[in-house]
Amino acid sequence: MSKVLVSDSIDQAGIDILSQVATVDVKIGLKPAQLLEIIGEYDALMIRSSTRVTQEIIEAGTQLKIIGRAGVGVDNVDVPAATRRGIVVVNSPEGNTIAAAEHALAMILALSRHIPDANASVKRGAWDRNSFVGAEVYKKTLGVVGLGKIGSHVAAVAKTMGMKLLAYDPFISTERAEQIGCQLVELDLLFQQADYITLHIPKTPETTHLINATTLAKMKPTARIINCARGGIIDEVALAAALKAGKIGGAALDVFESEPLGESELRSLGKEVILTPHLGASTAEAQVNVAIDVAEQIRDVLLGLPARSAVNIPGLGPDVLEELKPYMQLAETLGNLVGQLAGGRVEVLNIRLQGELATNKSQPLVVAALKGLLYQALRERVNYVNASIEAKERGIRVIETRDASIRDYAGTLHLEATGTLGTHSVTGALLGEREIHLTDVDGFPINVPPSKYMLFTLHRDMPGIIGKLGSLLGSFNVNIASMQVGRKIVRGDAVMALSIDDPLPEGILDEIIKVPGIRDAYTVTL
Ligand SMILES: NC(=O)C1=CN([C@@H]2O[C@H](COP(=O)(O)OP(=O)(O)OC[C@H]3O[C@@H](n4cnc5c(N)ncnc54)[C@H](O)[C@@H]3O)[C@@H](O)[C@H]2O)C=CC1
Ligand SMILES: O=C(O)CCC(=O)C(=O)O
Repeated sequence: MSKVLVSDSIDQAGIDILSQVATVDVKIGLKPAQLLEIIGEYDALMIRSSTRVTQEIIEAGTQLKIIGRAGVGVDNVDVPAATRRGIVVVNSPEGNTIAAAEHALAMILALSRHIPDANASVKRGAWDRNSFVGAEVYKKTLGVVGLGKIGSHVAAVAKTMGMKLLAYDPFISTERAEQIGCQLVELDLLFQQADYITLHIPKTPETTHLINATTLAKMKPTARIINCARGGIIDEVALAAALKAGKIGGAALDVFESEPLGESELRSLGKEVILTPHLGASTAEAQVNVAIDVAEQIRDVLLGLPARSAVNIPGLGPDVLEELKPYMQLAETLGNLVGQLAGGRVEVLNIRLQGELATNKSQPLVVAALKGLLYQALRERVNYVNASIEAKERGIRVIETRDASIRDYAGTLHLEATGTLGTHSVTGALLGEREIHLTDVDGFPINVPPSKYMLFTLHRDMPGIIGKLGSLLGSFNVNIASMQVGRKIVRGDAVMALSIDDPLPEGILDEIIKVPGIRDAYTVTL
């Protein structure tokens, strides 16, 4: 019989499901060294947010087939390490949506009416009605940062309380935002106009310290900020300083840069600050939902069935995966690339499957392309199971065409993304059995393997331009690994594709565009 380790507190409903197919050991509060010592015995690990599943734990888990996170965020699991070991990582993308949204709404009202401090004062024996005069949310402006599952529900409820809604989410269509009653705006405008700012975004390199001294300075001195998403999106030192200086009105935080929260200035602040110990998902209902959702997936995987919410590649059936894997990597890379070239919000994705890819079996390639396209928005939370649904929810129209005729390669994939900032296209193929090559960018023929950091330019094909760009990059200490120019006619327009060793330093794109003859430049990280 399989063995499952449950190392965080999980609702009994989940344990009952696991017990149908496995011996279940519940061991809560294990130290990392203790987990490391015993993990080798287990086929599955079920966790919430307290257990950190590091690469070391994954490597010691020689029998592990699946790690189940009873919740949304998988940032406490080293997903790439699990993927490399072929371990499925599953989560419960929707089980605690309502709980987290309601916690954010409770924070908005509690902050406005000083509920925690007023309650504490009555319990101390006082009857002080003057210190706790609050503010109404009716007709106030709520700025929702991240209009996904939780953000949308917060917005919908806030609407019914008579709040005016602004939202910032670069990956959501205007139509989708309007359906929820939100006006999509740029982040700066949201910061300037909102009375309440609520964060519902993942923590990514782009969102880390999104709220910092500079952005706090843009807010109204009465603005109240709520974070029930992830610690680290707010710079807590800057927030405490802004609150102390009266530069913003208040803050309610459920999540922290380091959990449990240690020494912090935030603890010393008064009724303008509410702190809760990561309780967003802590409702009886959500805990039953996530426990059942994840336990069912662990049960299925232990029985050899696919998981419905796998966040990494082994969630696909092994046969399909083996056959299509190289082409799926091609599709995902092209999706990621065209998404970054298009920038902004993509509204239409045209996918052309050519040659041997033009079969019904290649449907997973469309999903892989969408997964790549949505990676900038959702990071590791977009997977092969949810990519199509996520694209649909973002209002992205997907148009597929299949053309069985064989051109230069046995099979090519062409993606064209049209968004708020224009249209871009990329084509790619496999060289040999698995080497990915870009064969066309924006209609210009090239032949380069993609690399982690790339720079693309659109320029006039004229003498000296390559040298000027090379010198400019050199002056910023950027090392070029390879470079190729694609053109259709001599001295017409051309595209240059450069592989560079490191990310492009900030500000250099503006300099590149100033080089005479260069019309546009794009940097991408794959
Ligand atoms: N406090 C708690 O106990 C809980 C916290 N969470 C956290 O709440 C957050 C939101 O979760 P969901 O709504 O389920 O996720 P979701 O994936 O449905 O929505 C996230 C939204 O953020 C948007 N986004 C991504 N990058 C962005 C950026 N740079 N700027 C603006 N928008 C951006 C995406 O387009 C997406 O619409 C996650 O961080 C999750 O881990 C979730 C459940 C419980
Ligand atoms: O398990 C918990 O209580 C944390 C929930 C959470 O943060 C999530 O699901 O992302």
